[in-house]
Amino acid sequence: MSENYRNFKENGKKIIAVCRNYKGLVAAQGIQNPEKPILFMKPTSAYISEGQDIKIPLGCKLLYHEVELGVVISKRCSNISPSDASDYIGGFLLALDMTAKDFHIEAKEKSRPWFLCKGFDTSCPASGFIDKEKLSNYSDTRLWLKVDGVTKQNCSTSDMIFSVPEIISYVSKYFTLEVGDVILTGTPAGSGPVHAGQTIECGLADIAAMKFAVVELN
Ligand SMILES: O=C([O-])CC(=O)C(=O)O
Ligand SMILES: [Mg+2]
Repeated sequence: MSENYRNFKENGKKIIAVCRNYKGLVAAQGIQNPEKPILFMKPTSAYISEGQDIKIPLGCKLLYHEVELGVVISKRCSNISPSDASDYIGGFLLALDMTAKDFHIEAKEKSRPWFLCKGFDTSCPASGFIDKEKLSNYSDTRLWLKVDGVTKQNCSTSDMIFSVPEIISYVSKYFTLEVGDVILTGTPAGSGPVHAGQTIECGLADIAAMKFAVVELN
């Protein structure tokens, strides 16, 4: 009962994601570091687990992979300080923030919300729960991703602009965080296209790894 957060895919109410949170990514795009975390949300219906496929959403012609470290919230909280944030971390997960890039580009050009391009069914492939004791060095751990065996993303979480405690604190000033909620901490450089028939494999140091096939909708 008290450890409901371990089953975050069933019990969590929201997935809050940070974007442009890696120095290398921001530099590669020639843009300034954001002065505060940039947030968006994915519905929990976006979760899939290993064994399920990533389905290209209706009408999408350009699907992008983004490997990310996720944080699972263990206790309801709001307005907490960065120094208290670790008390509310239940554990971690490895996740993909799948993005319909063509929809994303259009949304940005037309100043429209990101809900569709980031929140469609299967847009959040996620590992199982990772105990926080297993990932005590979460602020300097390797995140990697391969498409059909070719490395596309490979970076340390030490390259984050806003740290995990800073992100939790910032988010909690605007949203009450609940048991099992997940915060995705942004993707490092190297996000790129994937096509139907390809396989995405990703991992978090030697602690977690997962594999997903990309398929057409039907
Ligand atoms: O897709 C994007 O442009 C932003 C994003 O989610 C990230 O940086 O993780
Ligand atoms: Mg992302």
